[in-house]
Amino acid sequence: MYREARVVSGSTAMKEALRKSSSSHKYTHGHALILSGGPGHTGAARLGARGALRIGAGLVTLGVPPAAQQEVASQITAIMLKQVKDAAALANVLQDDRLNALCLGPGLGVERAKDLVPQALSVPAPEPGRPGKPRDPGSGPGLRSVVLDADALTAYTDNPETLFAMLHQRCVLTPHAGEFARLFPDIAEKLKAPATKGPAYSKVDATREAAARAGCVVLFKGPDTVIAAPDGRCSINSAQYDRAAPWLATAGSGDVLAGFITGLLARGLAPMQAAEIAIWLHVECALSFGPGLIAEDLPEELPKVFRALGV
Ligand SMILES: NC(=O)C1=CN([C@@H]2O[C@H](COP(=O)(O)OP(=O)(O)OC[C@H]3O[C@@H](n4cnc5c(N)ncnc54)[C@H](O)[C@@H]3O)[C@@H](O)[C@H]2O)[C@@H](O)CC1
Ligand SMILES: Nc1ncnc2c1ncn2[C@@H]1O[C@H](COP(=O)(O)OP(=O)(O)O)[C@@H](O)[C@H]1O
Repeated sequence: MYREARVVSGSTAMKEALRKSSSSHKYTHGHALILSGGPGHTGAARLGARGALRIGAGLVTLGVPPAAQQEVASQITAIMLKQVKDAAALANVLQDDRLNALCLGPGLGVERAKDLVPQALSVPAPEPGRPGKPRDPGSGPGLRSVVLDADALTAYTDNPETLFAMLHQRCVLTPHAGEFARLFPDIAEKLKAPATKGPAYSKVDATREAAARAGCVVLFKGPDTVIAAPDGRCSINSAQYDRAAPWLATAGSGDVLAGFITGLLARGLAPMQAAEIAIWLHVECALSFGPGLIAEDLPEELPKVFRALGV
């Protein structure tokens, strides 16, 4: 079991993970599918899709219900679009095993989330000789990476165990404090309780316990974001003191973060590394843009942040 929690920081390893080789093509960098909600509720998924594309996924497709197709089509260009009416339609779209990273939750709606999440988490039959091996982008069937955020978490408020039973090693949950308390009410209570004896139960303890219970990476958002894996690995990304980024407290910034993680998963990064790099870049984008930041600005700031990092 790991004991220390690392502090996430920009590093050579991060730069290397983000760099693209000149001999690659778009499918080398994976294909992300971001599921959208219905008409009037497509903004959050579009924010996530823009984040996934800017962070380097080779292709990004929005999966929209037919009624929202026109609304979404009129707002996108490099991002592609596919109709995903319901779980059966999603199963059909997922026949394309090049779609290697999915994002569900931003603006999805709780009822649509209940329908789509089980299908998104269904594990394709393993190739002979490769049982359960996570796939590299474009390298045939394997576990798909799945980011669950917002409504995909809230959908399981009454039965979190049902969700935990479906999660696997390529999943990442990205709750804010409200969503965390819906999925892990007992852990949230412990975190809230005053320390009466000994050291206080911290956000690091809480996130570790949540990741162990969920069986996948949990990224617990806030001014200090904690990322933990089921094996106890844990890191902290601070947006306080010299990295204070209060302008991140703006509608849709979490949706962009979900897209950043999905894009890095599509590129083949491991869930823990994808979550750590995404949250670090998220704060860097906010710091680089400065006051006046809104969610749309975050993906558009990435090229500048990449240049500063030397990617
Ligand atoms: N531009 C867009 O299209 C946006 C769409 N959004 C989507 O709108 C849907 C609903 O979002 P809501 O904001 O209503 O749902 P939330 O679950 O974020 O908020 C519902 C309630 O949860 C609590 N809560 C929220 N954030 C908290 C925090 N950090 N700590 C503690 N408690 C907290 C508050 O009591 C709040 O009233 C989601 O699908 C979301 O993705 C939002 O992300 C905002 C932007
Ligand atoms: N005061 C703050 N300082 C730094 N980061 C913050 C602050 N408040 C929120 N954030 C970050 O902004 C994002 C907000 O996400 P979320 O609560 O899901 O909002 P939304 O659903 O509107 O996208 C998270 O990444 C969180 O870590």
